[in-house]
Amino acid sequence: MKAYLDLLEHVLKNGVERDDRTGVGTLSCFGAQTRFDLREGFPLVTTKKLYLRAIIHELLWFLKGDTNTRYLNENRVTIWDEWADENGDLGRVYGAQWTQWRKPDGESINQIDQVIESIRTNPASRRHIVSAWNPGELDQMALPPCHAFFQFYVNEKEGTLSCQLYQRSADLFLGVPFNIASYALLTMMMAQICELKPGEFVHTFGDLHIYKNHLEQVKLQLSREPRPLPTMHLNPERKKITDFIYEDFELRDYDPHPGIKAPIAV
Ligand SMILES: Nc1nc(=O)c2c([nH]1)NC[C@@H]1CN(c3ccc(C(=O)N[C@@H](CCC(=O)O)C(=O)O)cc3)CN21
Ligand SMILES: O=c1ccn([C@H]2C[C@H](O)[C@@H](COP(=O)(O)O)O2)c(=O)[nH]1
Repeated sequence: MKAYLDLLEHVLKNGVERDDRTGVGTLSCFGAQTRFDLREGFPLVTTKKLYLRAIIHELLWFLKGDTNTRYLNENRVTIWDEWADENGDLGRVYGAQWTQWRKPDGESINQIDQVIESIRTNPASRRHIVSAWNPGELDQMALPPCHAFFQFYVNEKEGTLSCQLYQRSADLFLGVPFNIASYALLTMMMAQICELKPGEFVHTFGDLHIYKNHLEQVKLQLSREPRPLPTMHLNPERKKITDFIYEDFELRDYDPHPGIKAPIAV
């Protein structure tokens, strides 16, 4: 995960001080890109301990089209609690846009099913896209999508599936390690469903920032040596994207440095 540490260094060195919506303040850069070759291991940060449990449950929750924190809380995942209303609702966030994008005629589109179909039937297409950024519904979301738009790419010679994400706003210390692992998992799941092998995850950033109250944590993390990447193994029996359950994911050989606590900017 040297690529991740390089991003931290890049923002520390080149970031400009900016006030932001949360009032915390950031060091920020506009525009950056990293690539993770999923054949080289599973891109889970090793210089602090990450809880994959929350990441897996959040991804399954998106794919179910769920936008209420009940499922997450039942599985002891609290990462969305600060943004939910008293009933646990988050409004028309990721799950709603991915699986029930509303059309003017009252019908809705399951973008995930559509993209699986287009990957299978027209692999060379340049339109394998899922967008969570729905300008017509931003005012109904607890938080406008940060990981906003992604595209798949089939390399037919290699038989691989790659994914590129555009993340408009990125909390580099707390959010980004989650986002990398989440999209790496999604790419692996999609590859299995489409009978391809995972290729690369390309992560493109808009406003890439380190919150000012994360600077000590970032320096501690940069003082640590990255360790070999773990590997991820999915239950090969699953043939539909919504069939996956938590127990289908097995992480092997993860040997991280200790966790580093940091406050989340709300
Ligand atoms: N400022 C901010 N950053 C984010 O990354 C973020 C938001 N807001 N709002 C919406 C979601 C919620 N996300 C979150 C929320 C909390 C953690 C967090 O506290 N992570 C801790 C441990 C969490 C746990 O295991 O329960 C960590 O050390 O990674 C991470 C991502 C990502 N998103
Ligand atoms: O998956 C996520 C979700 C959120 N974030 C971060 C990025 C920003 O720090 C905040 C969102 O604030 P905005 O003012 O809406 O940009 O949450 C993330 O990194 N990853």
